[in-house]
Amino acid sequence: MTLILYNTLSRREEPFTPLIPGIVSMYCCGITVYDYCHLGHARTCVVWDVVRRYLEYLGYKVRYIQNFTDIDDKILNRAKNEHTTMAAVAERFIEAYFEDMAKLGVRPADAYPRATHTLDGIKRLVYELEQKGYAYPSDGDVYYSVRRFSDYGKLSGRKLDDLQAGASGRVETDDPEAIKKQDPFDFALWKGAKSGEPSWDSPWGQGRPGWHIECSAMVKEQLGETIDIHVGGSDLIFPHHENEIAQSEAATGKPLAHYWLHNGMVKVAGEKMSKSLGNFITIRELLAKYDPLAVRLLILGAQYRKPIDFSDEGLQAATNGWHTLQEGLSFGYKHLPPDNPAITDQELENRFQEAVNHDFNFAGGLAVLFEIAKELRKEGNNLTHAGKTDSNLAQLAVKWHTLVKLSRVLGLEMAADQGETPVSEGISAADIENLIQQRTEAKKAKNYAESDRIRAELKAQGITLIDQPGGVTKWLREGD
Ligand SMILES: Nc1ncnc2c1ncn2[C@@H]1O[C@H](COP(=O)(O)OP(=O)(O)OP(=O)(O)O)[C@@H](O)[C@H]1O
Ligand SMILES: [Zn+2]
Repeated sequence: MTLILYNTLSRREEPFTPLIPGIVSMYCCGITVYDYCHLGHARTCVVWDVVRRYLEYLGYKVRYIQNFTDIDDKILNRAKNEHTTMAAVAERFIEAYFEDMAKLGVRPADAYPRATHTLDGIKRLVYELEQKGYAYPSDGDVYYSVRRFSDYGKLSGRKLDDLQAGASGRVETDDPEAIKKQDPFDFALWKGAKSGEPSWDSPWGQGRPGWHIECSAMVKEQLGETIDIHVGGSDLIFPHHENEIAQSEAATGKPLAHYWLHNGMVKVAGEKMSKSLGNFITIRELLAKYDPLAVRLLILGAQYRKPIDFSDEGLQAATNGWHTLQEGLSFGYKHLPPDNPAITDQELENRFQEAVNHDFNFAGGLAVLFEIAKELRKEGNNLTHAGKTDSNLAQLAVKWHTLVKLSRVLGLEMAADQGETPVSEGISAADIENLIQQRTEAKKAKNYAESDRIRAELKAQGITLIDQPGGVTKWLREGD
């Protein structure tokens, strides 16, 4: 069975072949941290979390990187309004991100690079582009010259000349950057410092990086010049991903990514759910009303490239679906001896794979899970009310193990306490202290990717770290 993916770059379905057999490098454009995450962000994070889990289920070793954009006008504005710093706002919402995603069962990435931790790489890349003639300084800023890159538009299918016609070929006079650009479609790689705003030293003077360049620098630093899969929401195809390609490929002369995959938007009344538009529901608000796994099911029930229209009815239907799965998942905990052998049904797994292998058709995979869950629910009722089942218990045990295994692939694990099995104590205090020690050392070595990863790893296990003055880190276990 071959995994087939729809590649935005080629606009068609292609068999998936990684650069190095058995290994997949994957980069996801993450959150601009100036507010709580909403259901749209949840969709992006859950979809790519499940793609990563599925690739691992197929036997690939996946290195998965997701960034935090922690330098941005929107973060600065919030900091100004709250009389605090950009770093403090970013830190607060990064923390909130980890809390929300842990609740949704999103596994932590292997590293979370941030713009503020990648400045050397960003400056090197801007310098390289300038040396190669793709970038020019202008009054403290540095711009990318899109017309120098002949492949510009290859991802989005937009042609500069059509764009130009759309913009009447005129320079917009209300854009203060416009007069600094040689061409209206050039974009900023580096922006000169404005007074009162955070800035960094550079060959072009004090300033800060533009948005697109950070991802090009992070991909290169974390995964190399060419990666297997670059993902993000479809709203990023143009200009963000188009610009990433222009920057990276002009610098290296190599393809940035072989497969470009994009998830559809969560919409509200036909419009993108968006922080900027204010039409959003935060993950926190949602989880006050709905089970996190119902939210996951809502997301996985739709083809990942299609839009989802947000509605309470949709979430209610997903909640009902989750209850059905839950009943199937509880069968083994209620009715099977704890030591029953973990054998799965290859034929059912094959059907699951056949569905999902076609461009991550998770809804098709879920249909197999529901079929098993409904049978187990029926047989559970038979056992409770008549003391016997229609089919033999050993066969049901195999189906149950299959359901548990495939649910895990989709991140739809049921907490053990919902299945009436002993509740696990979780990670030990000694292991937590050990990880805190490793994190302190990583921070000392300025390896922030590693220290963020350890924080996320602990968060996923319900442990919150509290950094105190003097380099002391305390911890709290959820529910204590
Ligand atoms: N409504 C949505 N549906 C699906 N994915 C989304 C949605 N909004 C943002 N994303 C995705 O979430 C990730 C992080 O987005 P980012 O923080 O840049 O949000 P944003 O688009 O700036 O926020 P907003 O538009 O809400 O102000 C990106 O991959 C983006 O494509
Ligand atoms: Zn990006």
